[in-house]
Amino acid sequence: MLTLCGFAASNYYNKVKLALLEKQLPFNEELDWLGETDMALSPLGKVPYLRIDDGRGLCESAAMVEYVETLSPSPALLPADAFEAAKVRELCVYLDLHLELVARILYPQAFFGGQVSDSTRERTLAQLDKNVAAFAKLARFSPFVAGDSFTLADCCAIVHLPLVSAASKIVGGRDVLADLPVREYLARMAERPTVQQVNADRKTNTALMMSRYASDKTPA
Ligand SMILES: N[C@@H](CCC(=O)N[C@@H](CS)C(=O)NCC(=O)O)C(=O)O
Repeated sequence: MLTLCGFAASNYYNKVKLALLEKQLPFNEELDWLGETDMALSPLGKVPYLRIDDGRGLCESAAMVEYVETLSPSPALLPADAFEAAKVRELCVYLDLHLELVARILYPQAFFGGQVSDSTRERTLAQLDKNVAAFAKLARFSPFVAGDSFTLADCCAIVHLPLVSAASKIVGGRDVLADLPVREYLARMAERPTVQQVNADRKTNTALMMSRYASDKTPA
């Protein structure tokens, strides 16, 4: 049995959880906060990671969802055609690397009470504008992000796009995704039971994370 390790407030955790739920594979969840992770399985201390069996494990969400995809043929989260599958992977890289990882620079101020400098804010928003314009040339939203079927790219888009929107809005005063049909897309995706489960668990875990964070900051 697979065990998904990490915490459900994490977008990367939820990317993998969504793939597991969509594939209808049985799995356990192990709550590991940052600083409590198994460094043998995730040497950078990041979440999520998968505990497989015999002490084996796997980190990096992109490798994890590829592994999950190989475990069961149906429903396929990658097209059978090699080129179309590569196009889905291309979108995943855009979402993980060119949107989420750039927006992440704004998270300390957007979500955790920190501050980013004016120059960092402006540089990050400019990079996001450039990357969103490029992403817009690849994304379909018709009705799924890569086209007519649910794929691994939706597992990335559903968990990352809300954070990119929120971070740019909170820190920069404008949603860098406002010109794309992201709200309609996310509303459509939220009709799926798997997405509803991920979102419900995310809300519960985020509340728990915030209460831990608040009590950590309370002077003794
Ligand atoms: N490239 C990693 C990114 C995972 C990631 O950044 N996870 C965050 C939580 S959402 C984390 O572990 N942050 C702590 C850290 O970077 O040390 C993946 O795709 O799994």
